[in-house]
Amino acid sequence: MTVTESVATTIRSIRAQVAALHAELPRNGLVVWTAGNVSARVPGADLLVIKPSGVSYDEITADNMVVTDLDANLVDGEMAPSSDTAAHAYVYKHMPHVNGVVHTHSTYATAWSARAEPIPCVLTMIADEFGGEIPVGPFALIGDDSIGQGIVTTLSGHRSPAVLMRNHGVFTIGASARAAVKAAVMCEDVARTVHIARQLGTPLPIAQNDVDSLYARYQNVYGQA
Ligand SMILES: O=C(CO)[C@@H](O)[C@H](O)COP(=O)(O)O
Repeated sequence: MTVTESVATTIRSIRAQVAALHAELPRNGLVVWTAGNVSARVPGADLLVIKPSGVSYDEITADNMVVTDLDANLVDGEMAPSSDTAAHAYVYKHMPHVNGVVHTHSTYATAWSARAEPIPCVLTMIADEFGGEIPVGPFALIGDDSIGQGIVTTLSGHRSPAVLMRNHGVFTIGASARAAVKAAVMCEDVARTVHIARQLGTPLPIAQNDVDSLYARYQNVYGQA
């Protein structure tokens, strides 16, 4: 596939961004070994940039990032793309507002996925970032677009940028790859906190109108908006 010089320049920038974001996964305790990946959509092109499969995070560079089309076909790169490329590609193809996808097996959130139990909205931080419970998606084997179908089915029309894929782990989406990484970090944090709360007693739900208020504030006012 030939791309315009403008798209080629964009790809170079996204390669660097996605490579740098992979360092956030071990830094935030979200992965062991190579068990996680980050991708970003290439704006203006039906392409994505994703990590090469099985490469250690300390060996990931902008140059060894892999470019594929939205059918997960290799377009540019010396190495095989992530095992989850088809899932990421399916999300980009069917959710046009999504520009970043992350997958981890972070411990506490993955423990919730093993039980196929949504993380209830019992913390203001869950209301802020997820707008309600963090849902569970269906079990799906790795390698084709089955996981992607499960992500899109579960998250379409849902506030949450995270889904707990049953018996597997976390997938998050975002308006940017950085936003998807943030959702993965916060998903693991709240999964751990609610797990601990459950060990001490019964967590109390937050009223829906308060969830709505918290979500609206955080999404529209928080920080240097
Ligand atoms: O769940 C799996 C494998 O079962 C994958 O998500 C890997 O853990 C990450 O694969 P690569 O991105 O390194 O191919």
